[in-house]
Amino acid sequence: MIDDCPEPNVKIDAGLPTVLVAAIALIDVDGRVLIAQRPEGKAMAGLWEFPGGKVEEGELPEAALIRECKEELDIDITAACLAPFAFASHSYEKFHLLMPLYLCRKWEGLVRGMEGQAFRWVKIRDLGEYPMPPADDPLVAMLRDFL
Ligand SMILES: Nc1nc2c([nH]c(=O)n2[C@H]2C[C@H](O)[C@@H](COP(=O)(O)OP(=O)(O)OP(=O)(O)O)O2)c(=O)[nH]1
Ligand SMILES: [Mg+2]
Repeated sequence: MIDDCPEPNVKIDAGLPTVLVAAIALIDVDGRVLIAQRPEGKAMAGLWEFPGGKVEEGELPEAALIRECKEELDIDITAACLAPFAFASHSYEKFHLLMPLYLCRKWEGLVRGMEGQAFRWVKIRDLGEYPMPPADDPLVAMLRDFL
């Protein structure tokens, strides 16, 4: 019943620009997920996030993640190892975030915080101890159900 649906977080046609951000949940052999802390000087600094970033004009989300994983974490991934999992659709004050989240269990290299950001490998049940942007709440819930 539509009456049972919670209020949407967005007024339809709110006039906000939609920003496409690709995010990745890297999962290690122990089933832990990588999260990184947003560095000082960026919006939502200090919050923990799935690595990733804005998809550039003319870029595919998968290509954006390959690029961001190299830039932010110094690891190599391939599009073949990216499994589409879920997406976030969330209105912030200044833009609407559309953020596909991909799962990836295979990469080359050792994760390093290339922008000086902290990162952690976290058991999914412990993710709640790390404050994340509000857009991520449904994604964390879905990961918890899935992993
Ligand atoms: N990467 C990532 N971004 C998220 C998550 N949740 C969430 O609301 N965001 C928002 C925060 C930012 O407004 C936007 C991502 O932008 P960003 O600043 O990381 O973009 P970027 O890596 O391309 O960095 P920049 O070059 O623009 O500085 O998406 C998340 O889990 N991961
Ligand atoms: Mg980023």
